[in-house]
Amino acid sequence: MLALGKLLELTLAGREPTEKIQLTREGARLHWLAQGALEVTPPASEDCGLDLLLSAGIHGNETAPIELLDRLLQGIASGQLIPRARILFLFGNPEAIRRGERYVEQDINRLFSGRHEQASGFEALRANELERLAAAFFIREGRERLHYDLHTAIRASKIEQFALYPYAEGREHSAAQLARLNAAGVEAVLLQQKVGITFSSYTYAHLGAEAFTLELGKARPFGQNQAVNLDLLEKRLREIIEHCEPATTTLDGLQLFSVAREVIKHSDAFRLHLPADIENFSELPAGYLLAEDIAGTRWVVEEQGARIIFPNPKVKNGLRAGILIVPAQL
Ligand SMILES: O=C(O)CCC(=O)N[C@@H](CCC(=O)O)C(=O)O
Ligand SMILES: [Zn+2]
Repeated sequence: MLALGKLLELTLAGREPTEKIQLTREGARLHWLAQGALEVTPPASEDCGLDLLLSAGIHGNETAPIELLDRLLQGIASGQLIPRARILFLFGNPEAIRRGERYVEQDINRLFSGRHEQASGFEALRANELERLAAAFFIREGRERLHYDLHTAIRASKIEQFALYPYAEGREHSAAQLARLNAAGVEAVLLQQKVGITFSSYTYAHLGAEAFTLELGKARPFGQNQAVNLDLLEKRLREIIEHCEPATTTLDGLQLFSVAREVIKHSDAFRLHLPADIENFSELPAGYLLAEDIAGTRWVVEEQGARIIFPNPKVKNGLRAGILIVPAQL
């Protein structure tokens, strides 16, 4: 296998490769661009016209998706997987990955779409670098642009694998993309209603990519991801990479939700009235007092069929401490 196939090993060791460009026997070019960043270019005659950005490790403790990207890249570097798309592999927060922590100083996934300019520290610099790498990758006109930002969640979930589909004014969510996710084992999609500050929101709203955050199970350390079954997703990604994806249009079984409200923590007085072990997608009855904050602020559930995802009272002030969602249709 080509040495650049070991991007994860290099990233964990904080090392730069001596050779930054290598060619597979089949003529695909692997180019190490920066720490945790590697671009794959198929021979021009094989190129199917897709630019595919695959990122993981935006949160350093979410290891199952990092292992998945490692397998895909090693497959390419060993000639077992023949790329027919341009691919950018990104391991988002190398220092947090090395420490096995969600983040070190700041959550990188709250620093996109310019937010890094109002922040300091290495995670702000890294968010800027990731934006620059993604923008340079998606510079070519007339090609399909697709970004999957792979995550695992802090808590267990009633729906194990789901996607968050960003929002941009004037753009419609794509049924074809939802069908592709359905075939990849994604069980539910949350349609965002406003522009966000996450990595997938940035590539969707600013770079014109179809982009998704994929939540794939519960976060566990490296080597302990047996309970996270990524078989269907991995199969689909291999097919996308090799341009041999079976046609599919069915949305059967795919559950759709939209964001009713983001619960923002404003102060240290914030209190979330949920059990510590509550699962994502738990239903909350109308009238339920979900949270309280400074100056008598109260979050009371008003929506019928409301559910909660990502409840987290420990986030920094000003950030999202949960999302209230409701069933939706395209
Ligand atoms: O489990 C949790 O509470 C958070 C899991 C996670 O990291 N989710 C992403 C979602 C990104 C998005 O909204 O597209 C995040 O919070 O950054
Ligand atoms: Zn995450």
